[in-house]
Amino acid sequence: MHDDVTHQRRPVAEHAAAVAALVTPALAAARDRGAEPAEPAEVAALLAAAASGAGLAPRVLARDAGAAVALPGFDNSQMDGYAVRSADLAGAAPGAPVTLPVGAPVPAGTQPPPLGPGTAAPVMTGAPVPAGADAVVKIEDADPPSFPAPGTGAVVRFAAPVDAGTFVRRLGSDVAAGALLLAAGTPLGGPQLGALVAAGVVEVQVAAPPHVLLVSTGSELVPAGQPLGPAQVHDANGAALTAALAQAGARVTTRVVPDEPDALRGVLAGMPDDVALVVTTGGVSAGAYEVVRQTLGEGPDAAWFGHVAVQPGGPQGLGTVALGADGRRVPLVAFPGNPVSAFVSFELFLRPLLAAATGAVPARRPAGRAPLAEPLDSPPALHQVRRGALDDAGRVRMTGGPGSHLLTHLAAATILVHVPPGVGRLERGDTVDYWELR
Ligand SMILES: Nc1nc2c(c(=O)[nH]1)N[C@H]1C(S)=C(S)[C@@H](COP(=O)(O)OP(=O)(O)OC[C@H]3O[C@@H](n4cnc5c(N)ncnc54)[C@H](O)[C@@H]3O)O[C@H]1N2
Ligand code: MOO
Repeated sequence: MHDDVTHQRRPVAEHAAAVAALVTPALAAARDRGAEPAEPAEVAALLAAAASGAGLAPRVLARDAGAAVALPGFDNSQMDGYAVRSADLAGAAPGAPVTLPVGAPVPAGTQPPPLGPGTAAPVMTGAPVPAGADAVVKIEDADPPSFPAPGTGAVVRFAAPVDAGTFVRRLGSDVAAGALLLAAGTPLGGPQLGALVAAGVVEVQVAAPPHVLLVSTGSELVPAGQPLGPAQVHDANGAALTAALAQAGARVTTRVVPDEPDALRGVLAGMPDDVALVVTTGGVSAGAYEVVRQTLGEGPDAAWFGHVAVQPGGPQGLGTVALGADGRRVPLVAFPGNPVSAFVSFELFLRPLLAAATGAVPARRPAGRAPLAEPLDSPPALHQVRRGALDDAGRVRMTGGPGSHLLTHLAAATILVHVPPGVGRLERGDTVDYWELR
């Protein structure tokens, strides 16, 4: 067994890099292998699911998407004003305005007739610029500076020349028909879906979400909703990490196994071959019934089990496990069982990698810095992650103590507060770094 529990604790950055080195290529390989195939997604269906309150599923494009139609689809006006031929206004000056008869107005959504020479046609923002016109003078710069009633035979005066192209949004100036609209790898958020709809794209190829096996270990665990016997606890980690993984763009299969190596082996052997990553909670520390460590920390392909210099989340495991009938090896990220430890471990080590692979937003938790509303103590050798919230004055307040069993205090938190190694105590007013959780 590779075991450095009794030796030095691995720095957080070093462990994060080790997890990234294992997990990121495996997620990419799963995609290349076709375990996460490109699958068609209707833009309208993505939007309908989001509108129904289900949220916008994190999806990245698996293939380039081209524009079905040009954007803009026709030359159109950037301003409410007069479409003119710039040549007609060439001699206009403040003391010698050019006077033109007003033609038929062009509302948005109508196709105007060509503009006759020596005419100015009222044109609204977004409406087609008539053929023959090559510029728009905004209404404020015309005399009079408001549109006449249609068909009244009015005239309009211009006291300045206008350059050809002024306030004309050219056909294809955003994207040409058939040109690359969004490149493979682009996460689909609001602006991207807007661009797809605008460019007439009905269906895109997206990467299927990575399939993650989440195993909660512990003979004391009872699945959600079932009655508790003596000394039993509900599987909180299964719930918290299923939600967290799903928000990070993964598809999740959950299992609860007792502290029996054969039970864990049976679950792993029964998995389909599209699983890209195994996450476990519990069974990694120094006790007598550490099923993850005992099962996966032995032999030639043993995973690393040790301590990271972080609290909570100290005991960690990392390696590969054999899955399914063919024994294909996939990354194993083993988190400690305490619910706050498991969640903080996920935030530190896994969420950034998954979000980068799936396009989940935010790719990184937004970070901030604020003064403490209260003093706090921290183990100087460790990076401590406390749970808190900002008060009305923008100061950081803890939502509970440092104990890694305090799940309701985590549930009340809106920020994770970082106290770096080397710091034993911070006073009220000292500033701390935090990550926003929501
Ligand atoms: N002698 C030592 N004991 C412990 C050490 C140590 O270094 N030496 N480390 C402590 C720390 S820190 C942590 S964190 C835990 C990690 O232990 P395990 O990963 O082996 O987790 P378990 O022992 O299986 O469980 C710990 C705790 O969490 C509860 N739990 C586990 N899974 C779930 C779940 N899915 N839902 C809800 N609650 C869960 C479990 O009942 C225990 O209370 O070890 C310390 N001990
Ligand atoms: O590392 Mo444990 O995660 O402190 O409770």
